[in-house]
Amino acid sequence: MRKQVIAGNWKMNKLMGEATQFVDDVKGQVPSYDQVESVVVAPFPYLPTLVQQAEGTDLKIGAQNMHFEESGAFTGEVSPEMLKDLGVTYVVLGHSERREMFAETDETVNKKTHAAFKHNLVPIVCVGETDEQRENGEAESVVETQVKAALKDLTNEQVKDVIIAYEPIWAIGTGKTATAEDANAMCASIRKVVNEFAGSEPAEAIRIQYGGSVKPANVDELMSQSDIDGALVGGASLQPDSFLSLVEAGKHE
Ligand SMILES: O=C(CO)COP(=O)(O)O
Repeated sequence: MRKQVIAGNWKMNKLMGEATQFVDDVKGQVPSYDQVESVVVAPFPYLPTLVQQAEGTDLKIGAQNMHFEESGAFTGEVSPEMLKDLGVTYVVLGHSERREMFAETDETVNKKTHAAFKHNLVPIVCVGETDEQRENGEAESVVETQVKAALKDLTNEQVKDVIIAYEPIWAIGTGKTATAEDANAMCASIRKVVNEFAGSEPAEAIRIQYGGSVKPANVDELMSQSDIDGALVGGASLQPDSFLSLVEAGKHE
């Protein structure tokens, strides 16, 4: 049985005091890590402090992006080694906002996924189609291309440890959630792609999250679907109470 991963992607929100207050409020209350992986994905400047605050608790800390090189002349970038050195556990890669606004490509996402494994970071790789692509009946093929590109040249053992976040772009921050059935169908289709690509063992093991307007009111139904193994949540992860009810829902199977 796959353990669910509930990750709150704060995006570019909160000041330092609000971030530390949040972690203080939730760190003792999240379910045990054996039941569900609870992750706060915070802006870079807060990572060292939040990692220290969460140390020894069931709450893990993730980053929202990184570069694929280890060091060098890449002004403004943060390396995988730096994240690992801070004690960061997860890293979100290829979020649609980075693909749209910051020139992230399938190729850089693949390089970053390899770099994550090299430094023992758990990659959360985001994929998802636009409204227009869905209307044109291209959603599955677009997502298939993104998944195959992201996983290119990974070993089957590594594929098992990837987390894929299926986030239809039209559902992000819009209040429009995919129906639980549609979200599950795409997650099942992603699992099929992984099966063809890497075989049945990795396909059974890989965790596939849904993201896009997940909130306490819809999380139970989404998390009870057979092929959805967690959630990547933006807006509804910003308040402690809401975050805690989301991670509680991850305990369901
Ligand atoms: O992009 C998302 C998480 O990465 C989803 O954001 P919302 O939950 O705010 O729709």
